[in-house]
Amino acid sequence: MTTLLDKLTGALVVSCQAEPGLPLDRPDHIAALAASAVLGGATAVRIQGAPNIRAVRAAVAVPVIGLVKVVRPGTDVYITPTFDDIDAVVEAGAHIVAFDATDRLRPVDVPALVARVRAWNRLSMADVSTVAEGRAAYAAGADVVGTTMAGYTPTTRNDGGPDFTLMIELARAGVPFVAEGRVRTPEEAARCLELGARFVVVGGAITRPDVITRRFADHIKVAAPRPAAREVHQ
Ligand SMILES: CC(=O)N[C@H](C=O)[C@@H](O)[C@H](O)[C@H](O)COP(=O)(O)O
Repeated sequence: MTTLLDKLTGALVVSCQAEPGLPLDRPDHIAALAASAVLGGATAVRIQGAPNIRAVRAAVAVPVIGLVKVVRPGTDVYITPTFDDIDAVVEAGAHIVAFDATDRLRPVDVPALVARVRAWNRLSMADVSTVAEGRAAYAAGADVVGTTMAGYTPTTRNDGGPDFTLMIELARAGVPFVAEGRVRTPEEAARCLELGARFVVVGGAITRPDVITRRFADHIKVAAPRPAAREVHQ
């Protein structure tokens, strides 16, 4: 298992996910996204949902970080929150199981989730939003800690880019971490590794064409010629 983490050192991992109801939200489309990412140099992929994990395992040979997103009453924790969710991710074929390890009201505590993943002989990735959560997850035995949840909890800030401050704090605390969340450019991905990330996970900037298109559409609106200017050239 250590060799899997060694293999991922310095790697680009691509998160291939589609919001429910979007055109790409089908296992065959997610598998095609994953295969494209691998062609482009992804060392591993991060995949949401058991049917998608199965389709991706059948399509590519790289390691899969698996998770399920489930909204349950009484908790804001939605990434692989329970034992059943962990079991479903493992049974679908994930090599690494990602789960929310934020300090919020949760159905199952983080040490118990870590132990469940370990009992399956898989690696755990604890998605956190603060350095305190990172320390706690690492102390509980998580194999890696991801900055995934930074900016998505009430107490953390989302300024549209990666949370470099959290990465610096995790590195200083000696917590092995993975950079994930709002990495928009190759330069930002390289910066994450310079700050000590073991590997970097990029999602939307590569695999969400609707979001990428929106960035272009919004940006060029500013530069688009106004009707009067067009009439002059007609
Ligand atoms: C907060 C949360 O639920 N993050 C999810 C975790 O799996 C995904 O929706 C993100 O796309 C993923 O973390 C990659 O991030 P980005 O797409 O920003 O590169």
